[in-house]
Formats: sequence, C-alpha cells, structure tokens
Amino acid sequence: MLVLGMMSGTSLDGVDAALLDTDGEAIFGFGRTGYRPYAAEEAEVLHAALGRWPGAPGVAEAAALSVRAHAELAADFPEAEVIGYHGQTLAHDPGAGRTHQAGQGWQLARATGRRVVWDFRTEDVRQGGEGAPLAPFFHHALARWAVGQGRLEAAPVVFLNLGGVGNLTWCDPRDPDPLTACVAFDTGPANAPLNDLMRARRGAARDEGGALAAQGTPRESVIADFLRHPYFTRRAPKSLDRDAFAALGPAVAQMDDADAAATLTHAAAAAVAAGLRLLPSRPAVVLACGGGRRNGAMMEALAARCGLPVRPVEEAGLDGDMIEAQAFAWLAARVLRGLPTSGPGTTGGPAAVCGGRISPAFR
Ligand SMILES: Nc1ncnc2c1ncn2[C@@H]1O[C@H](COP(=O)(O)OP(=O)(O)OP(=O)(O)O)[C@@H](O)[C@H]1O
Ligand SMILES: CC(=O)N[C@H]1[C@@H]2OC[C@@H](O2)[C@@H](O)[C@@H]1O[C@H](C)C(=O)O
Repeated sequence: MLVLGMMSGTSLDGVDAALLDTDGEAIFGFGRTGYRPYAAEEAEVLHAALGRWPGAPGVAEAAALSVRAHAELAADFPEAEVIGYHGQTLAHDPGAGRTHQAGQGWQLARATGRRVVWDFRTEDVRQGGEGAPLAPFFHHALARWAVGQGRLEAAPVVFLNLGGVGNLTWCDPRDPDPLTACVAFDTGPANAPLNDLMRARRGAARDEGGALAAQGTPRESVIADFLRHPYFTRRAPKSLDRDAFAALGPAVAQMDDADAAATLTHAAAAAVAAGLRLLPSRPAVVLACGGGRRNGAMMEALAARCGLPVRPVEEAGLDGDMIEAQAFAWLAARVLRGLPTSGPGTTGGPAAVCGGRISPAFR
C-alpha cells in the first residue's frame, strides 16, 4: 500500500511528507518526499498556541492552519491512498494523562478526499503510556531493511533523532518482533535550547553547522549540574515536552555567545551519553537522524561523549530528514491492520497499544 506520512515537529519550521510502500510490517520501497515550510506569520500562530490544550485561545487557529498546510502538501501526492497525519504537538503531559496534537484528521480527509489515520498518541497515554516516542517500531523496521540491503551489521543499533528534543531507539534487528526488540525514550533537550539562544543573541534560527559552538569551550560545571537532574538516570519509559529543562537558558546567561553555544551543544550530547548507559547492551553504532546531524559540533561532541561511532543515517542508505514522516506512513498502515504501534519497551504502557483514529475519505 502506498501511504503518505506527514509530520511537523517541535521546531515548527514546516511540514515534511514522505511516501512509503509498506504493509505496516515490511518496507517495500521509499517514495518521493516533500516539504512545505511555514511562513513567519504561520509559525507565529503555532508558537502562540504552544503549551495550550483544546479550547484555549489560539488553538482553533493553529489546528485550522495545520489542516490547511497539510492539505496543500498532500495535493502534490495524488498517488497516496492513505495519509498518516501526526498533527502539531502543542502540549504533552502524559503524567496528567494528556497529550495534544492540533489538527483534526476528519477535516484533512474532507480536504484531500483521502482516508486519514491520525491522533496516534492519545490511546497510548489513556492506557498509561508516555504517548511518545512513537518512531521506535519504525526504526526497528528500518534496521531490518538496512540489514537486508547489506547496509548495516545484524547487531543492536541505536537510532538517535536530534530534533528540538532528542530521542533514541535501541533495537536488535535479529529479533523480528518490535515489541521485544526495542527500548526507546527521549534523551533530553537537543536543538531547542540552542535555537532559543541563537534567536535571542544573534537573531538567527540556528547555529549553522555548529560554527559558533566550535569556537567556544563547554563549561563542564554547568553540564555536570544539568546531568544531576533525576531524568537522566531514570529508566525508560520517559518522554519530554519541548520546554522541559528551560533552566539551561539562565545557566549559560553570563557566558559569551560561543561558550554558551558550546555548553548547550555538549549538554545535549551528554544527555545522549547518559541515555546510552540505560540500554540493554552497547550498540555497534549510533545512527543520527533529524536536523542536529548537520551540526558538526554536536556530532563531534556526541562521538567524544558516547565513545561510540556516531554516523548520519545516510550511511545505512536512509534519508535522515524524512524518517519521522515515513514513520507516520508506516504507523498508519499498522493502525489500518490493527497492529501495535507502541509497547512497554517504548512508551511504557501496560501492554501493546494500537493507537490512532481512522477517518474515511469524504468525496
Ligand atoms: N545545517 C544545520 N546546522 C545546524 N543545525 C541544524 C541544521 N539543520 C537543522 N538543524 C537543527 O535541526 C533542527 C530541526 O530538526 P528537525 O527538523 O529534525 O526537528 P523537528 O522534527 O522539528 O523536531 P522533533 O524531532 O523534536 O519533533 C533545527 O531547528 C536546527 O536546530
Ligand atoms: C509529544 C511529541 O510530539 N513528541 C515528539 C518530540 O519530538 C521528538 C521527541 O519529542 C519525540 O518524543 C516525539 O516525536 C517523534 C516523532 C516520536 O514520537 O518518535
């Protein structure tokens, strides 16, 4: 089945779309991809609604914008029979039993004339899970695909997503069942604190290539304080909201720009290294995806602090910008077949959960 997966992450930069040929288990082929950036005014509408729950001011506008932007992008992919629509996470508080992705799938079904699978996280949270991360079972499918292609060793591997927040999946491609083969959790802040620093001090969206951090020296005492937070020794399941660890900002306030950037970059890498200590076994390789793999300073900090080879996923034949969009295509196919989308090893619910709602095509 040809499924279009669509994802807009915590960086609020735009919508990624990717076609995937899959039955929700195997990957038969990767298809075309696309991207629809948010205009500055649109990003502002989304920023204004961050942290808010359904019914709060600004949320309906953000949801309508999400549907509109996704419908525009979906029009470029008429060959897709089904759409997997993540929606925009505005708030996430699994401890209180709630998570909020803005954008109604039935409206996208009406706007596109396609069947839409959506609201992937609510059922997991309702059953006591973290509701995130959901990409891990797909990472396992990717590892099995890459082993089959001769691009990866058949040994435990870690997928590391470096978005606004970082998340990792340890998985063993020799085990065919994702429920038993994966351990996954959010590692800590990745790019979000660094982006916030760059916006505040330089009026820039990000530290391009890690150039600023490369000129600075990380302040180890600040990193040691940061690592004292109990999150880093807590075992999985665990997930984070975008602005958890907002205290990192004030901790670097007195430093010059380069040292502040270096400290935030190394803090993100140190959080990953702490996460690696919680895994069932040492992986053969860490495969990095998400925008942070383009930050040279972050990749160097990771290699130094993890003591493992850290490579962009492209080395395994994958597209590191599109893995999350592909994941929601694959997860949509699983929902249609009633297969689990998360489990105790990933989101920590009591059992295998099949999340997601299905809205029929309106014609
Ligand atoms: N060339 C680059 N140099 C440095 N950093 C970069 C580069 N390209 C992307 N990034 C970083 O990656 C971020 C975007 O990553 P990505 O698109 O994976 O995040 P996301 O999917 O929105 O977030 P999440 O995975 O948390 O939902 C940017 O905000 C920026 O910090
Ligand atoms: C609640 C939410 O939207 N979480 C996102 C976010 O971005 C990265 C990390 O935090 C991960 O937990 C998740 O996204 C990916 C796609 C996931 O669910 O695997």
